[in-house]
Parts: sequence; structure tokens; C-alpha cells
Amino acid sequence: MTTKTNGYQSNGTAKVTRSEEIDSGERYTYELLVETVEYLKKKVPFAPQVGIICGSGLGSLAETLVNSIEIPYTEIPHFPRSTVKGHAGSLVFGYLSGLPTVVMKGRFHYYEGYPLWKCCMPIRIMKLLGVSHLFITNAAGGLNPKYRVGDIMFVKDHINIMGFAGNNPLQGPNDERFGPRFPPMNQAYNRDIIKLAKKVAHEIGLGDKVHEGVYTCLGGPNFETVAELGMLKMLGADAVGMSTVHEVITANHCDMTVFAFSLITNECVVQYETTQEPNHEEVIDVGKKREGLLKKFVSEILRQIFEKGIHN
Ligand SMILES: O=P(O)(O)O[C@@H]1C[C@H](O)[C@@H](CO)O1
Ligand SMILES: Nc1nc2[nH]cnc2c(=O)[nH]1
Repeated sequence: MTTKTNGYQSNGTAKVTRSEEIDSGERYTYELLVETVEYLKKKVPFAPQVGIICGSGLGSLAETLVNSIEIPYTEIPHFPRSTVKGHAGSLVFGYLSGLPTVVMKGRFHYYEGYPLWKCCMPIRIMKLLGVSHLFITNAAGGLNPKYRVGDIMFVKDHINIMGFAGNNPLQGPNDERFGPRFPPMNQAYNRDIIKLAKKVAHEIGLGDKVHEGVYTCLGGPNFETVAELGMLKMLGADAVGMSTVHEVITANHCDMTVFAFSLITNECVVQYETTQEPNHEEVIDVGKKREGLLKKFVSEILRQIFEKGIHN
């Protein structure tokens, strides 16, 4: 039997969050976010410089942190709740390559019922905590025929499909304390970090597995139809996912230095004559298989970024 709760059908498997967390149309004010930041500052004795968002199945990146402090989202005032498998739902603070870091073990997606500005709330929290460099990771379907499962695509640009329809995390009143009303987005992904990432990938033996490409985000939760993938390909997308774009927009708006990569967890099915189908379990499994190398990759690249002093 199912019962309707807060706009969600709960059949015992789906996690249902508090209605005010999901349904409220009220934007977070600067002052409200400061309350969250004050709470976190009391719990953590250092200010993070680096932020990392873990994609589906990539939460183990948090295990690389030294002297870590883990705080579940459920304990953080005003924080949304994680509802997706492969997104644990906690902030982990610690040191990575000697740098004070905060890792989001679990992100928020539009398909969970959160508006985009709510999905991106943690980015403004990171900014207010002191984060200058944001690493965003995601699991994505490879649309470029050269991409194989397990490959990594450094995101050089994105196509904001949801934005085409007017859905943007910056929609609504603009608070200049975060950034300007009309932020540029043509240099959203730091070019120097992409160059460095390629070099590091070669150094650690990932050289033949990396690409540079264009990511696009659809609202999900369903995977794409063959016709939709055909259209996205024509538009110039190399990988397709359900996150990241709105996070990158929010991070650039508040002047963070951004690096993003996709782990290609499945090859997009672009023909009708096949029994192949993408599924979330496979997505998580690929993340787990790659976790060792990705941990090494992320810590080495961070070390070199700060050694070289790369920022916007
Ligand atoms: O959070 P990310 O973008 O890594 O997760 C992708 C998109 C969906 O949430 C999920 C589909 O398997 O993986
Ligand atoms: N939209 C979308 N998201 C994904 N996340 C992982 N694989 C995929 C995919 O094929 N499509």
C-alpha cells in the first residue's frame, strides 16, 4: 500500500523528507545561510579552502581526508536531505594533500523534488566557509562514440538545457553579496586546471582514459530516449547527466575557481535495435571500480594546483 506524504508516494522504499524542506518556494536569504555557516564553524576548527562534490557512487573520495569530521546533512540547520542511493548525505571536513577541504558526500538533484536554487545551496555555504576552489564530479552517460565506460571527461563547457526553458539556480532576487545579476559563463571551467589535470592523468597512468568535452544536464530521473540523445549529440554534447551545470553556475556566480569531471559510467544507447539499457546500479558500480584511481587523481591534482597557485 502506498500513502501520499508531502507530495511523495511512500511505499517504504523511497525516503520522504520533510515537506517544508522540499516544497517551500522561499529562497534562502544570506542571513539564513549565515546561520548554517555559524553552526558548521562551531563544529569544525578550520576553514576549508577546497570543496569537492561527489557524484553518484563517488562518495569514497571523502575517505582520502585526514583528521576528518563527518556531519550528516540531517544535523545541519536548513540543509536539504539526500534521497538517492549512492549519495550518502554528509559533509566531511578534513585535510587532503595538506589542504583544508570539505567534501559533499551526496548532492541534491532536481528530480528529487528540489528546485535548482536549493540543489545549489551547499555551494554558497562552502563559499561562506572560505572555499575558493570547487571540484565537481559526476557520473554521466558517454554520448561521444570515442568514450568508453570508466573513462574520465574533463568538462570544458556545458549546455544548460534546463536554462533554455528558464530554469536557472540564479533565478529570483539577486543578492550582490554572492555575485552579480548577470554573471558571464564563457570561462566557467578553469583552463589551467584542465591542462594540469591532463598532465596528472598521464603521470598516474590514466592518460589513455581521459577526454575533454561538453557536459549537459537534463532534469531526470529517467534516462534519455534515442531521439533525445540524437538531439543532444547534434547540439554538441559529449556526456549527459543530471547535475553539475547548475552547481557550476552558482559557483561561478560567487567567484569560485571551478574544475569538473565526469566519470563515464555507461555508453548512451543511441540506436533502437538493442536490448542494452542504462541503470543506476551500473552507474554506482563503475564509480566503485574507479574509486582507487580517482582518489589518487584528485589528491595529486589538488596538490599541484596549490603548488602552482592556480586560480581565476
Ligand atoms: O549525481 P550524479 O550527477 O553523479 O548522478 C548521476 C545522475 C543521476 O543522479 C544518476 C543516474 O544513475 O547518476
Ligand atoms: N542523464 C543521464 N544521466 C546519467 N548518469 C549516468 N549515466 C547517465 C545517462 O546516461 N544519462
